[in-house]
Amino acid sequence: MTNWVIQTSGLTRTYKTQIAVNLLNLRVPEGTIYGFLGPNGAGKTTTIRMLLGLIRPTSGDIEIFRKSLAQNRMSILKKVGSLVESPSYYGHLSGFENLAVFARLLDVSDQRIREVLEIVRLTPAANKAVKGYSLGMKQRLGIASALLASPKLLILDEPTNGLDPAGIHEIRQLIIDMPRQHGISVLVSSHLLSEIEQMATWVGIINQGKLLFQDHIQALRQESQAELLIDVDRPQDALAILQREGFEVTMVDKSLVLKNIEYPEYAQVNKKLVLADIPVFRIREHAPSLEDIFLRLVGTGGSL
Ligand SMILES: Nc1ncnc2c1ncn2[C@@H]1O[C@H](COP(=O)(O)OP(=O)(O)OP(=O)(O)O)[C@@H](O)[C@H]1O
Repeated sequence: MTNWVIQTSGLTRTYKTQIAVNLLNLRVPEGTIYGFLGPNGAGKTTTIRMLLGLIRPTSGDIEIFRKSLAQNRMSILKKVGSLVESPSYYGHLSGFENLAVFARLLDVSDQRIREVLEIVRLTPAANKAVKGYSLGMKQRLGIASALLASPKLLILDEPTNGLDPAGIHEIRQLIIDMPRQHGISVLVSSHLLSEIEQMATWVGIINQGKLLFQDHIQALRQESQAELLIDVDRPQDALAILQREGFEVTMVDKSLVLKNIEYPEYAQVNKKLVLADIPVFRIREHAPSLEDIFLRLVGTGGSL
């Protein structure tokens, strides 16, 4: 049986007349990196704020670590680390000193500060003033701060927003290491499919407040079957022949496009055309990219 670290049932949040989050049934399995993907305004931040107890759901339930958040708020949130907005720091204090401020509140030792600085690879900059940190370093300090209390679950809202490619790479590596090296499950939101594709093992796609897809990332790839594209001499004749044979075929730019076709049928299609004396120039398979699938799921209105 799967152990869900987050399980929501009918989670809904409305703002006046607008439904920001609509009957969401999130399932985040333990030990995974769950990519929470959706275009701007889809409802990711609103969902995350509800998961962290920062705003109340209009209706629906949230269970974290198999306990009701409404009834066990403090004990649950103690074991959840988060990075929701770009954190603010004391610029004149060092990274270590900034973490020490939080550490005092959380009753966490200096040793733990050193550990989390090591995890986010900030040990060499630990004693430098934060005002001299790059945006990427500040974001890593934010993750260090989220890790201080040794959480079992990390919730990160668009942690790579605004970072340069090197900064994005560093954050991504950090996230990838979380379940394996530190036993921490991660929910990370993004509007970038490429981001999620590179780090998530599970994915939930949200658009206009609704969850459109939720499964293993491999299942997303299998969502859509490959099409077969065939270039022939006399495409009109070839189209008529294949339609007569019962194939689901259309013509696009003089290429024949066959849908819902199984791999063993590829050879049959070729044989039919050759026997009808139609020269076949090229047969190729086109598997839709994750981007194609994503756009199909969210419709043309969703930008990546
Ligand atoms: N405090 C609020 N008052 C009114 N409407 C809000 C409020 N917060 C969010 N919304 C609306 O709810 C919808 C979902 O917003 P949300 O910020 O959750 O989306 P998001 O997926 O996180 O997008 P983004 O990546 O742009 O932050 C949006 O249409 C937004 O305008």
